[in-house]
Amino acid sequence: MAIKRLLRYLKTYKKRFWIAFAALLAATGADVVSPLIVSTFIDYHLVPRNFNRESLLLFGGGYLLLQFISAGLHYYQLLSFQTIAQWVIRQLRMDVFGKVQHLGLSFFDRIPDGSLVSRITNDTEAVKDLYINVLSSFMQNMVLLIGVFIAMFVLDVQLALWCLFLLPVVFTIMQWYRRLSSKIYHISRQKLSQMNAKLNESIQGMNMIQSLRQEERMRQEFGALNHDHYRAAIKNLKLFALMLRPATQLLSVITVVVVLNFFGFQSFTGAVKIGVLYGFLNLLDRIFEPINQMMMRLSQLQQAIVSAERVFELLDRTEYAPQKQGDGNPVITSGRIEFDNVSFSYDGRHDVLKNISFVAEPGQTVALVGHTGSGKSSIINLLMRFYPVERGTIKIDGQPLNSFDDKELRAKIGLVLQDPFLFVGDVKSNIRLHNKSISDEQVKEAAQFVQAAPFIEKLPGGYDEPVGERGATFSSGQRQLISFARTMAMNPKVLVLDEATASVDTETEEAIQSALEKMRKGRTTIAIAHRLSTIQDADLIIVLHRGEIVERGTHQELLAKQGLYHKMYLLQAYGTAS
Ligand SMILES: Nc1ncnc2c1ncn2[C@@H]1O[C@H](COP(=O)(O)OP(=O)(O)OP(=O)(O)O)[C@@H](O)[C@H]1O
Repeated sequence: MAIKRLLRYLKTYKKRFWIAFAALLAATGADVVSPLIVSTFIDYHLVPRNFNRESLLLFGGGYLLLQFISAGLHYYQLLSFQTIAQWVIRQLRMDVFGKVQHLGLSFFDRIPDGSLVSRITNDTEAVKDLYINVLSSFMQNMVLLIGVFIAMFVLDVQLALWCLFLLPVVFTIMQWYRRLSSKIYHISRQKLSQMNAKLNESIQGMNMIQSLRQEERMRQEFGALNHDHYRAAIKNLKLFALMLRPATQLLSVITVVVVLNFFGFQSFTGAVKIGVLYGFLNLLDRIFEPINQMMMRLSQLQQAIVSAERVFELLDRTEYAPQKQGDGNPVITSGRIEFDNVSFSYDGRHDVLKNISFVAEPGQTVALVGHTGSGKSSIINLLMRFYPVERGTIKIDGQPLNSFDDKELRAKIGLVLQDPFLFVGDVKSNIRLHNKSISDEQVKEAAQFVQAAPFIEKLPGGYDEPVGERGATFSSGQRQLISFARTMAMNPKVLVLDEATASVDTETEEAIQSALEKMRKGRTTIAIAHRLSTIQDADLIIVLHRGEIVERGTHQELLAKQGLYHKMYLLQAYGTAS
């Protein structure tokens, strides 16, 4: 259960928690004793008009001292519970973030970014309320309730027994509310999550949204989600307003009537001390205060539980990125790559790769070509171990892909994507990736090697020029060059390239092409080629069609075959296939 699991997070802070709890008990004790002091004062001093100086001082001073102690203890317990709550949430967020980083790409294919963000931020925030407002408030009020009942028994046993009937009634109302509101909160959280996903989609694709004039449609879709969220909130508000406040109000009225009748009856049969009456009415008031407080917090409790369920659901996901298997620690030394009869499906139903077999000898360049959707990126996804290889084998230097340590694999295989990802920071940190073993000199050498240095040095900040989110202030050609430099700084054994299709000016294009040529030298390269002109010197060209290898050979061999490659080549070179 979510609540049990949430409470388990408190274990680490056990000591502080129990000290805070003890402070809470003591403070509540002081609160409860106060009316007893006043009641005694009324019955034994005020009514019999017995005012001697000592007793006045004793009662007055004692009462004041008690109030001071209570205030100090309340401050301490409040601060402690809030601090513990912040600690727990910090831990929970780190757990969720850490978990998300280890999940495989197959997980991210299915869950929208915005809804993930919503779980890590909004849902953990709602869980925080549980510790800050709900838990401490429930404990405080339960203790107060017990304290008040004890004080009532001290004053009048019979009447206190009468008042006990309140408890089952109150807990039944709470249970009803929880059951009814849980469903509504689930809807509300889900809508919030979808709103975040929509927001994220809108921001990411703002240029396309504006250029395709999709603003109105996006606005409507967001509006519909927003409205559903609002409706869920109103529904819950109605439930809350109907069940909780009026219910306790009614109970309170009934109880006061019962108590006054009781005292009326008592006054016929015997003497009722006026102080006891004062004390009892005061305590009754105090019973409803904690009950009301708990009722008010109930909706927060429910929200926290629903949010916790969503957070734990994420923590329990098992679609991990494929991990190393076996005990050996093979190293990539020459970079021979072998695909043997590999088939693959993303959804377990449709094969997007069928019986793929090829070998890239050390230092060779193998180019993958084919129409869109033919499976080129999927081959790279498997080689990068982003998805598990379930049928067939992929070997590097004769060792199965899954026998390599993640660190070895990532250090020796350099991936350059069509749309390179730049991190927030500066140019230097984007090349070095915070790897301290790469010196400033090496950063510059890498930039010079890929011919990125001339443009970087022209930037106002040079290598320290700031990079904003996704490198939006750099052109696509510049981003490519920086990402090349990053790959070269790693000095990988194997290069995996997804050739850029973005059109850049001729000068940058030349810089990119000659950089790529230099990078490929002495390294095994698997390259997705969209422009056939760039891979004519490849050692092996693999032509894919609907997930199958339909042709293979060098540029000249394939042209001579007059097959699919020949057609594609003519189409690109002369704009006609015949
Ligand atoms: N993450 C994914 N989840 C499910 N199906 C996918 C995923 N990525 C690709 N596919 C499907 O797999 C098939 C092969 O896609 P792939 O991206 O490998 O093609 P490609 O040859 O690289 O295409 P392009 O040249 O357009 O990049 C396509 O039918 C595509 O719809």
